[in-house]
Amino acid sequence: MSFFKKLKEKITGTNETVTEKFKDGLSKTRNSFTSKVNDLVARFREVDEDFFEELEELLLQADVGVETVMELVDQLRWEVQRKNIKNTEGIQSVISEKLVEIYKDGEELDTDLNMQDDLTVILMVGVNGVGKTTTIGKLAARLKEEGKTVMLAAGDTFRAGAIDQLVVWGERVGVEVIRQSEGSDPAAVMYDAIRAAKSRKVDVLICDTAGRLQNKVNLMNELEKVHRVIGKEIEGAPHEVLLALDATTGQNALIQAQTFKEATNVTGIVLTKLDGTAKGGIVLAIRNKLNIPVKFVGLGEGMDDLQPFDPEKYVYGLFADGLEKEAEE
Ligand SMILES: Nc1nc2c(ncn2[C@@H]2O[C@H](COP(=O)(O)OP(=O)(O)OP(=O)(O)O)[C@@H](O)[C@H]2O)c(=O)[nH]1
Repeated sequence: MSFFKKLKEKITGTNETVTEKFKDGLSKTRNSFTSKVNDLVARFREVDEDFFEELEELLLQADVGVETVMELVDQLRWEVQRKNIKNTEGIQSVISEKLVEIYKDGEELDTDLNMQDDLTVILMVGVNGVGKTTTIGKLAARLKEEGKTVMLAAGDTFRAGAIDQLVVWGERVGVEVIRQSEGSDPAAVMYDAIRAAKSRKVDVLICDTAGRLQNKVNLMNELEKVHRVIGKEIEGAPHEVLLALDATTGQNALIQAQTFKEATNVTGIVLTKLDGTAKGGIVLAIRNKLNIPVKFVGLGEGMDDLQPFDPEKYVYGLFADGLEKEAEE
């Protein structure tokens, strides 16, 4: 059975709304990358070295990243040889299988949030404008919907308007926001917030942080201080440090990730605005280069457009048209 058929079977019966969100959210990448792959397949007919070279180029354009592309195409070469595949018909299914495999390859990455029995503290980090505040709002809404009580800490006391923006989200979602005035010490906000979260017995506290990245030493010092204050109040906290990255910034997102990884113990990535890019291959580059799980992806601006990352639904989103066609046959 082809991988397309297996994937279709696997996805059928899971939450259809979520599957559709991946499909819609990845339409830009699908229309660009996948349609070019289809053209390539139509043009070549035979799988040969020129075909692989052009495929490599397309994967690079989709921001999959050089090393990942090399690995992927090598595996494809091997698979084509092993299965004695001569013509390009059906090759999309093999490509999609390798994409899932390459994501899942190596150390298994836990995409679930590290939830505690009592208070779970999530620290949200990332540079300005990547969609950090929006992500906090969406995540709060999601957790609340799961029946958890949530509180937010307005730890970005540096950027004008950041506190108000978080307060607006708090009102929209219906969760309390702990804040101090602009310019106050973020560590003091965290201290207050933890005290409040403990006394109100909330399940999850999500802490915003400043997103300035003017130099690594400052960033490191600030995050270290916030970390220390939180850890002193609750052993083992923060339980998650989620880094928000903007998918539309491509390879630049990888550079940001590297800097944050050196500054703090990032436990997961939230890749925002995946719907806004034709280069959705960045997910694979992140996986391979950083070895940090992509825990959530932003697939639109709506409250319910933040979804846990699922490699199978992602690949379905990339190849939906061809896959549906094959599944019908
Ligand atoms: N299409 C789309 N837009 C998004 C997504 N996530 C965030 N945005 C938009 O990106 C813009 C910036 O988001 P903000 O949350 O304000 O950015 P920010 O990172 O909080 O900025 P700072 O508070 O300075 O860190 C907003 O217009 C959001 O609606 C997404 O997944 N898809």
